[in-house]
Amino acid sequence: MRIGIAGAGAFGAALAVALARTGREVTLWARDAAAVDKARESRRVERLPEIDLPASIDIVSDLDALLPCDTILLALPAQATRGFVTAHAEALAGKVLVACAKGIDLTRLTGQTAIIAEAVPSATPALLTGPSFAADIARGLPTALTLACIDEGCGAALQAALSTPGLRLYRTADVIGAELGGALKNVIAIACGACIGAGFGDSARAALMTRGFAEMQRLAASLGARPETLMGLSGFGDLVLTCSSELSRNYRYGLALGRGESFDTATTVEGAATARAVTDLAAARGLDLPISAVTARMVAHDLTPHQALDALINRPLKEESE
Ligand SMILES: NC(=O)C1=CN([C@@H]2O[C@H](COP(=O)(O)OP(=O)(O)OC[C@H]3O[C@@H](n4cnc5c(N)ncnc54)[C@H](O)[C@@H]3O)[C@@H](O)[C@H]2O)C=CC1
Ligand SMILES: O=C(CO)COP(=O)(O)O
Repeated sequence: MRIGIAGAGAFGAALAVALARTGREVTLWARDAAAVDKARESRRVERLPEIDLPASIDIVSDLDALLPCDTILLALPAQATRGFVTAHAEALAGKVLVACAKGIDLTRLTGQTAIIAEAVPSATPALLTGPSFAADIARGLPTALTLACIDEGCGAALQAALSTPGLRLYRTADVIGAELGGALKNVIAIACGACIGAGFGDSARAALMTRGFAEMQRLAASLGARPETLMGLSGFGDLVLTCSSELSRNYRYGLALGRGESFDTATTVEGAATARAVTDLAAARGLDLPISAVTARMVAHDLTPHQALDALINRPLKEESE
């Protein structure tokens, strides 16, 4: 089975490397023909600069070259997925489309698999998520991720097709829970970065991670996720990684906010748009998600980190379980 990957950024390239190294046939598609020519020659991509791409990876810019693959991983930024699957809906009909992005679509306020299902109803949507930095996967460091698919037979086939000796995939049918964990942890990671950047300390970060996790659980439960999914790799696991490592772009963006520094706008920071989406979802569902709310306002430069802290710490006292 040849595996297609749409998006030759850090994650798409890293997955291509991991799969190709274990003998899988891989086609890696990117939209920019000049960048593809360069990558074919140098066997490197800009977003994963220190990793050599095995010669067996077919790097292409023509979408037709991706279409012989029945399974295509979508490794695009979350807000780009809808445009991509809508523009290519006919070509993608009947495929297994594995979303790899971690974000809530701002226009639809849904996760990636709902976006796929709406645009390409005949496709089988699935999701690959969990704690992993692209560079770790590309280097073959041990990683455990979640493969989510409502169709359990297809989920099991994908789990086998995408696992490697270094990349261990666990399976779930709770797609909603898995995608919310991956999307919402990015919002909390921005908050944690801002906390450390502003000098509020590690104790405050631990409080933000814990209360932020409570917000993730609250929103996920209201959208029909299973509680245990949030406790797994895609939720708690990825929250821990992203809120504690400077390898995370969401965390580094938060650090910059906390320090009052600028941040490269070309960097993919999924939590920024997702913070807005979470605020809209919370308003629509009458949910109180204060950390996500102040994070959205910090991202919009509507609150400073000190104002955000004041807003959080001066809330009325309450039971921890509420
Ligand atoms: N980098 C990482 O460590 C991990 C990333 N992810 C997720 O994977 C997704 C992609 O992230 P990265 O690859 O890291 O981002 P990236 O910024 O490295 O790469 C994104 C790629 O998508 C391309 N792109 C953007 N808009 C496009 C469009 N409309 N059509 C076609 N191509 C488009 C860009 O040119 C770029 O090559 C994100 O949702 C991220 O959360 C998940 C796990 C790990
Ligand atoms: O999702 C990731 C780790 O699991 C990557 O995090 P960033 O997008 O914050 O770099």
